[in-house]
Amino acid sequence: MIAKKCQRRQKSQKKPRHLGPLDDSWQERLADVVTPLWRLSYEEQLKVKFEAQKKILQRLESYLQMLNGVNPVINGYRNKSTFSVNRGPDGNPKTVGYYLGTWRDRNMVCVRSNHLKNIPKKHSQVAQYYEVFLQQSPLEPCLLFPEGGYWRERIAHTNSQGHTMAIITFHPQELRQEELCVEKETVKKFFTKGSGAVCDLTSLYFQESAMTRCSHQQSPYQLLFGEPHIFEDLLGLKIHISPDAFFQVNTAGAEMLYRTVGELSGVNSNTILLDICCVIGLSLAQYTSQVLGIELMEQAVEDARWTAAFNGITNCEFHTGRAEKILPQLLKSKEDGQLIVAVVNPARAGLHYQVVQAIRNCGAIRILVFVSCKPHGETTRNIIELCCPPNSAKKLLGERFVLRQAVPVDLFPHTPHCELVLLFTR
Ligand SMILES: C[S@@+](CC[C@H](N)C(=O)[O-])C[C@H]1O[C@@H](n2cnc3c(N)ncnc32)[C@H](O)[C@@H]1O
Repeated sequence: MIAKKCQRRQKSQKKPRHLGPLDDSWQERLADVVTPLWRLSYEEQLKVKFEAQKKILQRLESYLQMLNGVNPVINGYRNKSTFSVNRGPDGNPKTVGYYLGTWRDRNMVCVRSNHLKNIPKKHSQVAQYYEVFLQQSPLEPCLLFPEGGYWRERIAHTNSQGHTMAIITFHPQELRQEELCVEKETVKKFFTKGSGAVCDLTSLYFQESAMTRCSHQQSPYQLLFGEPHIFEDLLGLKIHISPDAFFQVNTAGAEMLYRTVGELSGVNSNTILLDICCVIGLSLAQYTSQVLGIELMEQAVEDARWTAAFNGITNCEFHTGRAEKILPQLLKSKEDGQLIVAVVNPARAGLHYQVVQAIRNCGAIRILVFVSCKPHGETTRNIIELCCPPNSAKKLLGERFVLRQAVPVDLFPHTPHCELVLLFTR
């Protein structure tokens, strides 16, 4: 195929100067057989080879997926959806859905999202009944903070058994405690005894929030009814999930991601696994001597402790707080020659500079697996700092890392997003 492509191009190109008038056709034919890419620049040759290898690997991948019975969940895969409340295309201010447009351009509308391929039916149902509830409520929704209003976004979180935790965010404005209690009671009644009962919620939380987003510490999640947590099955573990904690939005995809991390990290019974920011480490605990987890959110650490205890995992030590504060001290206390494998999966803002410094300057870390949902921006800066030559001005003293492998894992079908797993060694 490549040879044919090149021959087609050859015909439209001039003959090279070194071929004489008599022997050129034989020489050209020979060149086409032995070195079919000879007319292309080397850059073009690499492109041709890259595309050919890509096709081969894609075909191979689908054969291997069939062999291993891998069947990615492509539709309705989200285990968590956040629905906003605002004016719909018809002007109705009590529309529940996703935003289109921007505040800056003043063309923001809220569009019902039940047709979106990545949202499960259960979440659409929860959104639909929240809208029914809002239509009945005498209180206005909070469309713009300075303009008042009360009802705000709605979060639905489901596990693979269909258990559903819902969270309603509410702007309390000037309401008194008694008035707030009435609202909480009304929404609880609607979802337990009213028409919303059809959603069959496992739990309903209510959060008073006068800011764009509040953590549990800033404004506690109040359980109106049901189980305080939901559980997810992941790689044979039962994972405890609190309303405030991060969990990958695609559970089957998360299994694929953590398996990839495990394979690349090469953890074994002689290594310590340093898990900066915590679920990945729990899934690899059985293969390693110890897991050291650092996570900012208290609730996420409580979840991790619960998950470890419930699953009989005893080799995990969790630290709550900012990795940039905890890591330097923690690594100093572990400089006893045991190999440390570091796994980081930071938020979009990337790793704090002090975290990069601490990893770079800890000689015991020979392997680093970096998971990123946004490999451009801050992550690129992190990678440059991990891989640049030693620089005393920047206090990057340890040996540099080398990027060995990059594996994209698609957790977000129908969107351009992807998780990228990068393996560094030194
Ligand atoms: C993308 S999530 C990854 C969570 C987990 N590693 C996983 O893959 O499921 C990023 C996590 O980093 C935590 N985090 C954000 N900033 C942090 C910091 N400065 N120190 C420690 N953890 C942080 C967040 O609370 C969040 O749980």
